[in-house]
Amino acid sequence: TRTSRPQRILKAVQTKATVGDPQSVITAIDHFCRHREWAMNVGDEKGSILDSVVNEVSPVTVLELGTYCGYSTVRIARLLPPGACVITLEFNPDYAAIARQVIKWSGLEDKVQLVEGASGDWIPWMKEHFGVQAFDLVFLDHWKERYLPDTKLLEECGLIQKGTVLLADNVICPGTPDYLEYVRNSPHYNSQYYRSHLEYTKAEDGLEKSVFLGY
Ligand SMILES: O=C(NCCCCCn1ccc2cnccc21)c1cc(-c2ccc(F)cc2)cc(O)c1O
Ligand SMILES: [Mg+2]
Repeated sequence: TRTSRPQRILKAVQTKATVGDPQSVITAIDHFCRHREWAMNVGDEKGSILDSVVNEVSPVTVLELGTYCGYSTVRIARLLPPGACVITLEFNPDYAAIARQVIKWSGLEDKVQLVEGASGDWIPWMKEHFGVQAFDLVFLDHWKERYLPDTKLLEECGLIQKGTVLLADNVICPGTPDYLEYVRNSPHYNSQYYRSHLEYTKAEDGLEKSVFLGY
């Protein structure tokens, strides 16, 4: 049967990128998705904003919700110092299988923990299972209607502490209106919008960065 889009993305990485060179993996995926087939990676434009936030936060522990093919996982992990890691959660086992291979091709598997499952099921276990105290950075890029409930769940589980940065993709397209309303109106968050475009298109989209101020 026909290959899947994630399988075609992996093939582009394996034919165009150099093993152990994360930037070449990023470039190969962006080229394929801009010139061959659109795919829901954060992309190069919003990816540069993601890079700047990772560099600014210098996180030791990152949570990524929504791995897809591992594009943003590689963007984040390539900027992490030794000892820092990103835990990335993917619901779809086929996406997860592709992402593992993309992450391995980039040579960053030692900085990444890929977990398969749903955010609502896994977040309550993060402390116990991974020995995480709190996350320094959370990148939200999964089901858009889960951004708000999962943020509240992370708060309840003590995984968000003073200074934790939430960075949310797609706050305009497809859009996360309830999440935006919450972080922009809560006295416990300092929020700012980074205007950009939907990956590989001219449509408006952007990232919302929200810093938790403590209780
Ligand atoms: O839907 C998007 N992403 C989510 C994919 C599914 C995540 C599933 N999942 C992963 C971890 C996880 C944990 N718990 C529960 C569920 C979980 C998405 C869509 C668009 C998009 C699409 C069409 C269009 F016309 C315009 C824009 C662009 C993006 O950048 C996106 O990110
Ligand atoms: Mg996205």
